[in-house]
Amino acid sequence: MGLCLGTEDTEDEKKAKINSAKIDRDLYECAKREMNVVKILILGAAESGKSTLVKQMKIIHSNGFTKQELSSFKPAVLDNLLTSMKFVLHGMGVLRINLANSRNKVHAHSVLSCGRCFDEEQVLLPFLSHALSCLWADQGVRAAAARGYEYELNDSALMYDVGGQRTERRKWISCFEDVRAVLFVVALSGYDMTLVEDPSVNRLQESMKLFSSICNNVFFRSTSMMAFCKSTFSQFLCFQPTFSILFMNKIDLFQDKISHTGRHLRLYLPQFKGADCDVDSAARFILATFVSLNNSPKKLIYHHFTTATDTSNIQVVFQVVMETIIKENLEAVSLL
Ligand SMILES: Nc1nc2c(ncn2[C@@H]2O[C@H](COP(=O)(O)OP(=O)(O)OP(=O)(O)O)[C@@H](O)[C@H]2O)c(=O)[nH]1
Ligand SMILES: [Mg+2]
Repeated sequence: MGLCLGTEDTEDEKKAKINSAKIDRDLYECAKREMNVVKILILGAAESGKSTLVKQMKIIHSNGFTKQELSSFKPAVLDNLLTSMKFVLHGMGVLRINLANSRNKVHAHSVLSCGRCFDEEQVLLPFLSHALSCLWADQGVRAAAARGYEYELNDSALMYDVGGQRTERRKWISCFEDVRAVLFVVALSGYDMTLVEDPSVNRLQESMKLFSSICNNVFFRSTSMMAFCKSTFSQFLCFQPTFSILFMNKIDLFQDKISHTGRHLRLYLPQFKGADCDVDSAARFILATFVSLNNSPKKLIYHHFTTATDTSNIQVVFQVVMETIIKENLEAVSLL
C-alpha cells in the first residue's frame, strides 16, 4: 500500500506525462507527414522558368494565390512594365525604327525619364499609364517589340528575380538536404541570347556548363554536402539521386524563333546539321547535347519539353514527373 502510494503521480507529474505523450504524438504525426513529402530541387540558369514552375504548382495544388499574395506581385509587375518599355524604346534606337506617331515622342521621354512608376497604393501613375497605352498602340513600338530578340528583350519580363544568376547560386547548396529529385530547367529559347551579368557568354552554353557541374556533382563536390540525400524511408539510409529530370522549357518561344526569325540554330551551335526551321530536330539536338554531358552511365536523364507559363501543360508533365520520382525512389530502396 505504502509502495502504491509512493508511486502515485503528483498533479505536476500527471501534467508532465500528458504533455510528453502529446509531444510524442505530434512528433509521430510530423514524421508521418514528412514521409509523404517529396522534396524536389529545381535548378537552372537565370530566367529559365524555375519560379514560374513553382507558381504553377501553387495554382495546381494549393488553390492558387491569396489576394494578399497577388498584390505582393504588383510592384514587380509594374516595374517590369516600365523596364520593358524602356528596353523597347532603346531597341528602337538600335534597330533605327521610328515612332509611327511623332506625337508619342513626349510619352517616350516621360517613360525614359521615369524612375518610380507607382504610388503608395501601388497604383500605376496616371501619366505613365497613359504614356504606356499610347506607346503600345504605336506601330513603331510594336515592330521593335516583335524584334526584341535582336536587342535581347527578356522573353517575358513578368516577375523577374535573380535566383539563377551566378551570384545567387551559392544559396542553392543549403537547399540540398532531403532532396528526392533534381529538376533542371533549361530555357531553350536562350540559344541566341547572352547573360545579363556577362554579355560575352551565351545563355545556352552557360546552362550546359551548369547542368554538367550539377549532373556530375562537381558543383557540390567542393562543399561538404556530398551525401545530401537522406531517404525518409529509413533515417540513416543515404543515397544519391540516380537520375535527373530535364525540363526543356520555353518551347513556345523556341518554336517561334526557329520557325519565323531566321535565327537558325546552326548560327549559334555550328555542330547542328539539321534543316533550318525544323523545330523538332533543333530541340532534340539541344536535348542530346545536354544528355551527353552526363558522365555517369548509371545515371538516367529523363526529359520533358515544356511551356512553364501554360498551367495545363505543367499539370500533365508534373503528374508524369511525380510517377518517375516515386518509381525511382522505390527502386533506390529496393522496393521495386
Ligand atoms: N513564353 C514563355 N515564357 C516563360 C516560360 N517559362 C518562363 N517564362 C517567362 O520567363 C521569365 C523568367 O521566368 P522565371 O520563372 O522568373 O525564371 P527563373 O528561372 O525563376 O529566373 P531566376 O529567378 O532569375 O533564376 C518570366 O517572365 C516567365 O513568365 C515559357 O515556357 N514560355
Ligand atoms: Mg526565380
